[in-house]
This record gives sequence, C-alpha cells and structure tokens, in this order.
Amino acid sequence: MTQPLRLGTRGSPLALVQAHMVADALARAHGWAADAIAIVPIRTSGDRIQDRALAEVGGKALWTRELDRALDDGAIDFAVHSMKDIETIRPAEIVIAALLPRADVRDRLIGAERIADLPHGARIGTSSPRRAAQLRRLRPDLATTLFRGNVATRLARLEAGEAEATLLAAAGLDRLGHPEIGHAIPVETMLPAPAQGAVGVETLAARRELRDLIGAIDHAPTRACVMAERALLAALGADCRSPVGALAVAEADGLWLRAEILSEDGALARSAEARFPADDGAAPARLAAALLDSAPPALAALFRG
Ligand SMILES: NCc1[nH]cc(CCC(=O)O)c1CC(=O)O
Repeated sequence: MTQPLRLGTRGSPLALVQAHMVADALARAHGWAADAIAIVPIRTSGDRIQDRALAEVGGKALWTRELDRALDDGAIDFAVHSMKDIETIRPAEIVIAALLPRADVRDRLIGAERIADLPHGARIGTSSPRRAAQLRRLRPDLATTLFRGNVATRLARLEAGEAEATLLAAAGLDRLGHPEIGHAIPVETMLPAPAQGAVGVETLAARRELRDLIGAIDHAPTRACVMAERALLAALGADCRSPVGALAVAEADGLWLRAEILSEDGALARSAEARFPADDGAAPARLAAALLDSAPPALAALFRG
C-alpha cells in the first residue's frame, strides 16, 4: 500500500471516534498497519448552522453534501456517517458499502431517572422532532426547548440550567466514553430513530475495488435491520427530521420491525409492527402503508402530504 486510503468524516468528536472505529476495523480485517488509512475531517453545512432547528433550515443533505462532493471529486475514498443523519434517498452514484455492528439503540434521559419523574412543566432540551413528540405524547405538560450542537455542547447547556433534562442517543454517549451518563429509556417507551446507533461507510458505486475492501467489515444483521428501517422511512415519505420511530431486530427466522408515527405535538400517534423474512424487501413498505391506513386521517395527512 503506497497511498493511504482516505476516510472522510465530519469533524465533531463523535464523528471522529466513529471514523477511528471504521479505520481500526478495516486495518484489522486486512492486516494493515495503522498508517494505511488517513482520516480526513470535512466541515458540513449542518456543522456550520447552529442556531436554528435543522427542520427549519429545510435543506436536505446538510450532513452529507460536502462529503458527497469529496467522494465525487476523488478527494476521499470513503465517507463515514451516523446512519440516522443521512437522507433516506442517497445519490445514485453513492453506495452504503459497510455497516459496523450496531451499538445500543436506545435514547438516554439525562436529568431524571425516568420520564415520569420529571417535574410538572419541566423543559426538555432537544432538537429532535421525534423525541419532542414522543415526550409530549407521554407527558403533555412538558415543554421542549431547542438544543443543538454536539453532545458536549448539549450537556453543557443542561448543566447551565437551560433545561431540566435532555435526551441523547446511548450510542453517542458510549462512544464518547460516557457510559455512566443518563438513564436508558426502554424502546417500548421510546422507539428510537430509524438507524440510530449504526455507523455506515459510503463509497462510489463505480469503485468496485473500494467496495470490496470495505465490504470486509460489513455486519450483515445490522445491514438488514438498518435497511429495513430506512425503507420504512422512505415509504412513509419521511426523512430524518420527521417524528418517526422505527426499530428492526434480527431474529432466528427473520426481522421484527416496529414503527411509530406522531404529530409534532404528540397529540396524534400510531404504531404498528411486523415480522417477515429478511429477504422480503417489500415488507417495510407494506408496514408503512398499514401504518398510514390505520392512522387517524389528520395524522396520515402529515405524511402523505
Ligand atoms: N443527530 C445527532 C446524532 N447523530 C448520531 C448520534 C448518536 C449516535 C448514533 O445514533 O449512532 C447523534 C447524537 C444523538 O442523537 O444523541
């Protein structure tokens, strides 16, 4: 190996940890020395815009545009992403060529042990429409206040008293070396975001040799689950800013997919689940259709729009 392989990533502390996890797995799989891979941090639009909810900014591809361009230009060979942050429909020339084994999929509550323990009217810092809707569904008295920025920023804002509690993904806290922070919420109480806890590696579809190299670290059960959750999201016409929870679990004889859609204020919600063979690629779309068909019309309209 003469030129190191270039691994593009966002520059946040979590993104860098995840890029190092990919680099380590790749080096181990192929028996390479650590200097066979170079990590290339790239600033994205999502990193620049800090003062507004991303849903308001409206533009898609906020976390991916600059990394996509670097792939297209050949400035990097691979791009590492938190799978829950990338758009449901990716550019045709880009493939998700590997997924690391998924981490803890749950959200953790920081500031109280359980949602039921939060004081009446407590302010919850979050920028996630899903978390806000799920919280208000359980506790309509709660207020949500916009929290953005990386994990450390959000914890600092909580510490500064800008909210009584916040919610963060267990996967991010664990990877940043904070397994002790917060209290995991059971998925039965709060269904996670589609693809939460999964790290993916993209490359150009046309680069066969790169796809084969990275394919060596692909974790098949994680791929099956994450792709089912993303297919459901696509069939709902939703994206990573929609109030949608989805979780697939690999079982002995197939996948178990649970899904939930909500109105922004949590007043309307519907959930559904299905078990199907892992190779039934149409099953997630069928579950999405069943979910919309059984939802109150006012809720379904938010998605069918
Ligand atoms: N939206 C930001 C984001 N993207 C991925 C993670 C955590 C890691 C993961 O879910 O894989 C986080 C932070 C959070 O939601 O707490």
